[in-house]
Amino acid sequence: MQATELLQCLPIKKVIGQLPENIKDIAIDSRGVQPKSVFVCIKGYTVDGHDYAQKAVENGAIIIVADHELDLEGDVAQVIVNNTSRALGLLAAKFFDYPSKDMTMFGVTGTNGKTSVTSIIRDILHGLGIKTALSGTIGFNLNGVMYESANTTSDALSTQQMIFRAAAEGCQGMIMEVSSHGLVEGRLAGVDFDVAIFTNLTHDHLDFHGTMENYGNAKGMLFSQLGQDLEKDKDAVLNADDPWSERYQELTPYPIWTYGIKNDAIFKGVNCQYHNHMTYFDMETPEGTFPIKMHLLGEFNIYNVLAATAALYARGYALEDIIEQVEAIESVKGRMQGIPTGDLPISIFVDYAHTPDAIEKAISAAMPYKKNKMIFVIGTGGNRDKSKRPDMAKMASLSDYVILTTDDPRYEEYDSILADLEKGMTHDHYACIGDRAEAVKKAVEVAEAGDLIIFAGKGHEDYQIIENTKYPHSDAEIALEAAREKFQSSTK
Ligand SMILES: CC(=O)N[C@H]1[C@@H](OP(=O)(O)OP(=O)(O)OC[C@H]2O[C@@H](n3ccc(=O)[nH]c3=O)[C@H](O)[C@@H]2O)O[C@H](CO)[C@@H](O)[C@@H]1O[C@H](C)C(=O)N[C@@H](C)C(=O)N[C@H](CCC(=O)O)C(=O)O
Ligand SMILES: Nc1ncnc2c1ncn2[C@@H]1O[C@H](COP(=O)(O)OP(=O)(O)OP(=O)(O)O)[C@@H](O)[C@H]1O
Repeated sequence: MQATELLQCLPIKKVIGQLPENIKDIAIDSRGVQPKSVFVCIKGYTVDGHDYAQKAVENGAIIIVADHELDLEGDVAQVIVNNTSRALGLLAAKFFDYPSKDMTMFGVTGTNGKTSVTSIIRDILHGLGIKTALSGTIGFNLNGVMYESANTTSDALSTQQMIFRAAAEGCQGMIMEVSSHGLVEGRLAGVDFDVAIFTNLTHDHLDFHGTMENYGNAKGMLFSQLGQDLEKDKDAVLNADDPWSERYQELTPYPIWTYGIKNDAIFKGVNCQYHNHMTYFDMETPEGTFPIKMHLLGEFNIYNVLAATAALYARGYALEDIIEQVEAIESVKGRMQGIPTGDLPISIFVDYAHTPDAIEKAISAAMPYKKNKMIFVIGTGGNRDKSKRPDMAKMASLSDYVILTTDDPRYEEYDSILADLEKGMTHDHYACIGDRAEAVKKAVEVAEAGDLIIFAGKGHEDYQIIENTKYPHSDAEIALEAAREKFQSSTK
């Protein structure tokens, strides 16, 4: 691509040196720079991409985009801008020729439920034969092939690359999990969303946002970024039972589709019942009431299904088709997922709850299946939002026996994490075990026939991060092995 054509999209303060005629790639990591690239220097919290500009030049960068003049050796031009993160979004979208504009783009934001709603929408569309890509916490799913991604919402360059690949592989749409970090850091710059969906807003990530007000405003950016061009067919889907929805509806001029269970809503779940490991409810819609029988468990999944249904209905899909696909969905990976236990006398669920609200929802989702004790294993991440820890344990106390542990302790001591959690316990039936594998074994040790164990926090993840190393870890595998040993040897 011609360098001058690419750079037209930027408000440039100064160009130092002679711009090359053509460039072949854009990079933000000096270690992956290809010859003839533009390297954009991004400031992190711990390291600064400006410090790697010289390395990028040595690896082939011919233009450096920076926020101040750098002392560089080699045949390279410098483009000085005010804000390199914003510049990256603009450059990446232009370089890939705005790939989102020809696809139906769904963005899902909220504290809990993003992975679930995106996955439900993808499964419905897949069932209807519509090629759709998905990006989020679990990875980048392109036509059934899962590629790893480091973040819920990837950096602006990877985001545009993914959308470009999805378009190139014939996807008609893409569903993206939109994190508040991603919105604040401009990772979604240049993504032309058609549908913005809000799940809920509860306590999380206050280490990053500081206050709930800032956190809520960050999520609102998804709605304001839908734009103002009313010739475009765009939709906002809001949770009528969450007070933040009133604020978000003021941020967009596009049609608002509401869903909920408690308050008045266009898509409303009523007569909700939970038995035989199935969820039953009636869905009130603009076209009448439909009875639903689905494998997804818990009230929170009724919300997630209502959100997905409202979004797809808004895009013109028939309710009968949507509902047929919803009823066929078995589970969302790692979200209140029942683990087959064969003839073992206990039930095991794996869940991703790591906020107070999600823990409460996970426990209430499992309540109808509790025959005896409910044992809840909950850990929290090290070096992340500490203020939510006591509230997480308080919610976990809704179960009969709690095991407090860690979930990616990173560089933080086990004792510091456990002490914060312990402050919130409201009863004495609990144990503190920092090593997660030992905590899982303890849950099985205290379990008796008829008990139900929920392992929360890890969900789909198959690792535990200690310092900066990922060690293989599976709650389900460890629990099943311990349970076989305990219950099968006792019946021999
Ligand atoms: C651990 C952490 O918080 N890291 C944040 C921090 O990064 P950092 O200081 O480590 O710096 P960096 O981004 O690795 O490096 C800065 C630049 O130097 C470059 N570099 C670096 C080294 C090198 O040798 N060469 C080189 O060029 C890097 O490629 C990058 O362009 O500063 C960056 C801001 O510019 C953040 O984007 C980054 O968030 C990372 C990606 C992260 O994982 N953050 C989490 C908190 C996050 O975003 N989570 C959300 C929410 C998920 C949820 O809802 O639960 C998500 O969307 O995933
Ligand atoms: N609509 C919802 N409301 C409240 N809790 C929910 C909802 N959907 C899922 N949960 C709970 O939150 C957990 C995480 O769900 P999910 O992964 O879908 O959310 P997420 O927003 O993608 O989370 P993260 O940002 O951490 O990746 C689930 O395991 C479940 O316990």
